[in-house]
Amino acid sequence: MPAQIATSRQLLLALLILAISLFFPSLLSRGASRRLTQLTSHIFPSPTTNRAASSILPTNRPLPKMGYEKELEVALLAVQRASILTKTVYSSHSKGTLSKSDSSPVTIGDFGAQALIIASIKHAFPEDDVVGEEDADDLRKNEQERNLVWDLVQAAKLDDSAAEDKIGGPIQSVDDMLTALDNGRSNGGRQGRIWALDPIDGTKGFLRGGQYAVCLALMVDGVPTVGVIGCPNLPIDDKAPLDSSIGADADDKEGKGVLFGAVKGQGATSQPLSKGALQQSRKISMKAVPDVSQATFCESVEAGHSSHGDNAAIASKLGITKSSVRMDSQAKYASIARGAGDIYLRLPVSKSYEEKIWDHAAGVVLVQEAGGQVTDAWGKPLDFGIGRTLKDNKGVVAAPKDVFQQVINVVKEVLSAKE
Ligand SMILES: Nc1ncnc2c1ncn2[C@@H]1O[C@H](COP(=O)(O)O)[C@@H](O)[C@H]1OP(=O)(O)O
Ligand SMILES: [Mg+2]
Repeated sequence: MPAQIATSRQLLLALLILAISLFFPSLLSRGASRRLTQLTSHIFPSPTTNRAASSILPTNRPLPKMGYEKELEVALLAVQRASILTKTVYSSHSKGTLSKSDSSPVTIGDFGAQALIIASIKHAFPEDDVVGEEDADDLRKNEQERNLVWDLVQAAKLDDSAAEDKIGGPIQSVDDMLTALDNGRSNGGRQGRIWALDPIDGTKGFLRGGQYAVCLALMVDGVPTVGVIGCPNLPIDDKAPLDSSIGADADDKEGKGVLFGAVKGQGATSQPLSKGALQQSRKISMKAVPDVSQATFCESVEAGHSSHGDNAAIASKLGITKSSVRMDSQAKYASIARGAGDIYLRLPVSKSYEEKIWDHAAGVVLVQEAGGQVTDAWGKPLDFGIGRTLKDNKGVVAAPKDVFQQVINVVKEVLSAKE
């Protein structure tokens, strides 16, 4: 009761000061103005204020519902269904490898997963655009490949029929499959709702038998807002230790397969990536890092994607003696978001390479919502609103907020020494 009286007094006082600030702004001292902000944020707490406080400390309270529920559910189900398809290809001997015009690897799994996910998005949100990594050009030319992908697409189903319905059920024809694939040709941009999709991120890891991820993010006016990542080869246990075997022993399927989700302002979660209905998700958060020298840092397996030498120099300047954990794909973002690792370093190798938005958008939401910060290697915010690539950025650094500045200072030192 006394608390209620105090709150109504505070409310009256806030309204009074608000009225003075509107009609006689010059009468309001800076102190009173600060008090007004404190009072209004206490009485009408903003989602961001709540998140900042809760993201570092895990809580068992359910996440508040504040919009994008349908987007998150559709994205989780779409990624879950596409992951069933990628697992089929992963288990096959040849893994259905094809070669793309830029000589990067692609598999029938990439095409099938993209078609399934875009069909799901277009069923639920027909007006939305999609920036997808693949298109249907190769499949239109090659009947044999097209048939292989079609067989995969028809076979990938969720066990839960209500869930299947939410994402539009099976794709009806080969033509619909090709149309879905081609619906990923959006050029991106600063306005509206645009999904960024990497059907198999870390294709090299996928082919090597390591980590890979099915990644989907919704960007709203250029801001990554919903992020979902399926990691079929990560341990379900969020607390499983992260060591160098993580990128190598993925053939052992016991206890593996995680589905991560996050919505801006609402936190991040994980749950098992099984075929059935979505399960009760667990809230995830980054680990506190009281001493950065004890941090675990992750980097690409491929030396061509991220400079192992620069990453090692940064780790050494931070006093980190543990060797890096190398793994492919956005499984790195997911792993630090759940506190299995701490820092993700992606120092550019080539000056000309432009990072693709589908390689980062989902991971960025996950890390931010788990209490972390992500920028490029110079500390610049990643700009997802200028097209299919992050052309105004170089490299990526992700770390818990508390140590972020310390890390980025050292990254800049190492980069500046090379200039
Ligand atoms: N030179 C490069 N620098 C950074 N990333 C690259 C480079 N070449 C390819 N990639 C992308 O890195 C991603 C995988 O990253 P990781 O090393 O973290 O697993 C892939 O999506 C791949 O894109 P692509 O699929 O076009 O080959
Ligand atoms: Mg990729």
